[in-house]
Amino acid sequence: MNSTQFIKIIDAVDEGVLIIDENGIIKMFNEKARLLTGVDIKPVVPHESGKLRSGDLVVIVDNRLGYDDGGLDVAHLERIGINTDELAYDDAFVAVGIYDDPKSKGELKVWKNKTHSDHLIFETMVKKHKISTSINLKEKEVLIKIDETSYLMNYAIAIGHMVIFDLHLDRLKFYQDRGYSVRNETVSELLRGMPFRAKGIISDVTKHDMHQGPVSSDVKAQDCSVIDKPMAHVLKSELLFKMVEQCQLDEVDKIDYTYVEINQRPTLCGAEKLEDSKLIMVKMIDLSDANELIRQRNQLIAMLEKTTQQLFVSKIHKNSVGATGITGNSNAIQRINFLIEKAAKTKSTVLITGESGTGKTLIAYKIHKLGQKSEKTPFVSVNCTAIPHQLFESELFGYVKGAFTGAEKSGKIGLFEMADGGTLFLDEIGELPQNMQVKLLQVLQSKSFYKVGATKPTKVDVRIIAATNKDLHSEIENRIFREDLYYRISAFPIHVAPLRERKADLYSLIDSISMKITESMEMTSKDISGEAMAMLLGYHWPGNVRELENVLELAYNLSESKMIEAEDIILSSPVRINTQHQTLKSTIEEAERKQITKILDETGYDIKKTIETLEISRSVFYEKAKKYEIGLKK
Ligand SMILES: Nc1ncnc2c1ncn2[C@@H]1O[C@H](COP(=O)(O)OP(=O)(O)OP(=O)(O)O)[C@@H](O)[C@H]1O
Repeated sequence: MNSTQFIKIIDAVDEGVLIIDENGIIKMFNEKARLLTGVDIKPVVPHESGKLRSGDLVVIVDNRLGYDDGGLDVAHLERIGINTDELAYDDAFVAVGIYDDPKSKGELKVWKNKTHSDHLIFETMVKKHKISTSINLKEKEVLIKIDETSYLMNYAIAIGHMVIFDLHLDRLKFYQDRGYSVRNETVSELLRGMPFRAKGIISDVTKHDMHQGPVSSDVKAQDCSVIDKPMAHVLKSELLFKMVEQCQLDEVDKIDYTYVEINQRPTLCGAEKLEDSKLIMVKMIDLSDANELIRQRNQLIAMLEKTTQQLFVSKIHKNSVGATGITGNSNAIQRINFLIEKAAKTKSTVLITGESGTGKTLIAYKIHKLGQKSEKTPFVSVNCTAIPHQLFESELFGYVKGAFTGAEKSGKIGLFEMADGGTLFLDEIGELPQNMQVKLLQVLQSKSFYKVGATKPTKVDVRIIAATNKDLHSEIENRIFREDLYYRISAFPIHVAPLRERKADLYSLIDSISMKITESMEMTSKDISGEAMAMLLGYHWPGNVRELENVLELAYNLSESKMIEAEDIILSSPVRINTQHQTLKSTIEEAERKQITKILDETGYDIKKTIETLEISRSVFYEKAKKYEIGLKK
């Protein structure tokens, strides 16, 4: 069998097949893999790199606004003279206009998302050029035709197709092609003035021809194969790279099918080492309808969680459904909601314990809110780490006039007095200095205190809620925290479990945090892709809910579509502790790691050259790369 016959057979296979060598270079990429990943290896019509300039003709055909178009917004269309409030997310539309030309008005045709036709057609003329467009919903094809040249794109779920025509030179400037979102060439990016890359290999002859007139797709086609290109230049998928790396490093011979998003497309991917060679074969199965299913699944789970939570809560505490507002339906959170309501009905001192960011402050506030007699009942919150030791007494208890030099003439009201009739929340109580621990104990016992410089006590009616992320028992053992004070403040203890122990809360937390983000940042809400959700569920959340809030806020800012993808989720990496006393071994290891990374950088991640430069064997190189967790791609 010759190689042409072999390629024909591989192309006929129903799975995407990709073969990669030990340097991460693509050696084979079959037809199905091309379709699955959106990487076009077919001949392309060439054009130069550039960006939109004023006076360019722009034609956009989009079957779903907001999807696969870089998060296109109606406001972006103003750049081509279209001002509209007719267009909404999910609508199909065609927009034609001249870029940054205040004199010309663009044209817009909108089909609302529940269109009854399979074929959406629009035609117009702009400066002697005939423009025809169509969206074939059945065949999932989008066509833009300018004069006699057609630009056709297929899609799985959504597409934002675009052609730019240079009206001054009367020639094609850019057309949308597969893999556009990976190349950052979505409609929204280009309308915002971002650059696009050249297509094809533009020879001098072609360059010359390009200035003569319009390009005909038949004559200017050139090969733009991905064979012999580094995998990382063509594909975008951390998970896939990791799978290949694992096989390359001989960690495993075979990885079973796993859910992997490649170039933002959902696939089931498996990898294996080809016998007696250094080649890795990757097989991919199309899951293009999965994102929609995942979106529906996420919505269903969130709905279900809300409903069961309401049923559960209303059964136990009939008149207070959702009154506490602490999100989550794990048993731990149900118990906390129950305790909050009980605590709100008493005057006992509450001690809330739990890691940082688990919601201790939120819980304290909710106890106060549910128990307050009127809207004006004060809630005074103080973080004990924020007050310098020497100021504690005057901050908590205040002082009388003339108490000390530099004091306010009229004296000062302390936090206890401010909280009179309401709640004083002492956050990080484990940080309270020892002398203040004694004074706090006295206040709790006598319900009165002496202001600095005062001879008479001040009486107060204050409910204390304290919180800490420290283990007060060991603080007591180490004589840092007073045992008698501990028993006084922990009359009503509430412990909040860390988020990693109640992952069931993630769905509802993501939901409520997303709502908070979209409201405060005036954005539209986004769905979470399956891979992104798997990342969130698999993470150990050292920073708890506060970290989740930060991760989601960043993801909203990074995401350019209606779906938050895995690459939008940036989880904080574990902090490396830098010990003062570095051993000789760790110093050598650190130097080795630095040198390998440096040479990899210098050789553009060419593994062969790196090994030669370092003068080590291949197996030692891979062993060290594995040991120091060095990624073998850019
Ligand atoms: N169960 C929850 N439902 C909704 N929001 C929550 C929940 N838990 C925590 N949060 C949110 O997470 C953030 C951190 O919570 P909070 O400040 O109450 O934590 P904390 O335990 O007091 O942290 P620290 O110990 O660092 O003071 C806040 O924005 C809070 O609203």
